[in-house]
Amino acid sequence: MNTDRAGDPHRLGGTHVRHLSLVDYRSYPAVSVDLEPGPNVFVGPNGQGKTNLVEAIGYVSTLGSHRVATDAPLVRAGATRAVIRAAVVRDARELLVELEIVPGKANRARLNRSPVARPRDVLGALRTVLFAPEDLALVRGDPAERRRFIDELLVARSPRYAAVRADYDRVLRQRNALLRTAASARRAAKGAGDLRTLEVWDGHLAAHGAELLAGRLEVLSALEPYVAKAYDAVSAGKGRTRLAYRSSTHGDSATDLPEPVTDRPEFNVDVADLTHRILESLAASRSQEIERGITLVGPHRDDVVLWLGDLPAKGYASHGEGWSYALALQLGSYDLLSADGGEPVLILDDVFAELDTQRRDRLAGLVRDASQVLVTAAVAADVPSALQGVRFDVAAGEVTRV
Ligand SMILES: Nc1ncnc2c1ncn2[C@@H]1O[C@H](COP(=O)(O)OP(=O)(O)OP(=O)(O)O)[C@@H](O)[C@H]1O
Repeated sequence: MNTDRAGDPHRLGGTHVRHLSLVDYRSYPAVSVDLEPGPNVFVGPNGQGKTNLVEAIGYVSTLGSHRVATDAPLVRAGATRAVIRAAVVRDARELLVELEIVPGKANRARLNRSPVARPRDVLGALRTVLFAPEDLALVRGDPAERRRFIDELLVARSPRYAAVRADYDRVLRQRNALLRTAASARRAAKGAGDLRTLEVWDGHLAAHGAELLAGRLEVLSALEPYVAKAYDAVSAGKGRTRLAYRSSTHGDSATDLPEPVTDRPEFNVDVADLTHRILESLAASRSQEIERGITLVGPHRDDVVLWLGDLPAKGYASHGEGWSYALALQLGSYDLLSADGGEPVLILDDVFAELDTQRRDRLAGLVRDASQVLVTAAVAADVPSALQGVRFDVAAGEVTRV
């Protein structure tokens, strides 16, 4: 991450957001901010709208928020739609991304003022890595948190996986609806209904599921060495991390990852093989699925096991270790995306108050040369001097460059 052309907007592969404007987004009726390459620090008392700004930038990159699962809270109370506009500079070329968020309806998107067919067509225009207190849930929370993390990284690396995920989710919903019908038919003692349609959906679920699974396995094995290196740097050599994938198609055992793809070009996750395995597992759990009216097998039931030494981090890691692990996952993602070509924008939301001085300084040392780092903090003194770049005060809905 350390280069001697920090913040150089013309650095090859470097990305920065040059301008952000919001209309009716969260607490902002309207706001416009010009940003700079290198560190940008947003400072202000609690609840003034610092996180809202960086959350909007994250939304441009993932079409989701790191804080909420639905879009409704993103629209200012009383308004019907929110608009985010971001001018993104990559390799010295500028791209304007515009998003209109209308809860309950399909969002609309434009790239360089031309409407795109689907909002997900803007994925890839801006890549970000965001680290926030919520990330502790990556280590301590439910499997859904880790699935979201790995899927977002997968889509950031290869935007075509947004369509794979959407297809998988659609098939899963349809198959669950069918299983629910079968379950209630069985309860009403009418048999399980016609199961031939279910077999058709098994095929679709296995095909999309295998593609998603293959993508996840590849991205996890590519990520693993970067996370190990980042954990080492953040914790000053106090622990060894390992990532494992726990698949619902493997019974309960966590599957060790293959060697990193980057180091083993011959490594190839075989989609046909994974499809076959999902189909077999679906067949094995069929009667249970019909009884419960829900799909019990597939990537939506999987997990990523984060090992620290010989113990899983979940349930065992200390608070500080959990923080370091969450940070290492995000810094590892940053390094992986950078190694792919095209440094993402790094967002550090409210994290310095949570870290001790040593970890703060180590983190600052690791990221200070990134193309663009956006930092939010309630107290300016919490931000290490290495990251004191351009400073903005955020108060009462105004963002003022100092
Ligand atoms: N949809 C919405 N409509 C109106 N106001 C909202 C909406 N969503 C959030 N807010 C307001 O935005 C403010 C929170 O902003 P934000 O999370 O950016 O604060 P912050 O400056 O990062 O604070 P902290 O330092 O506490 O993290 C709160 O006052 C909240 O009430």
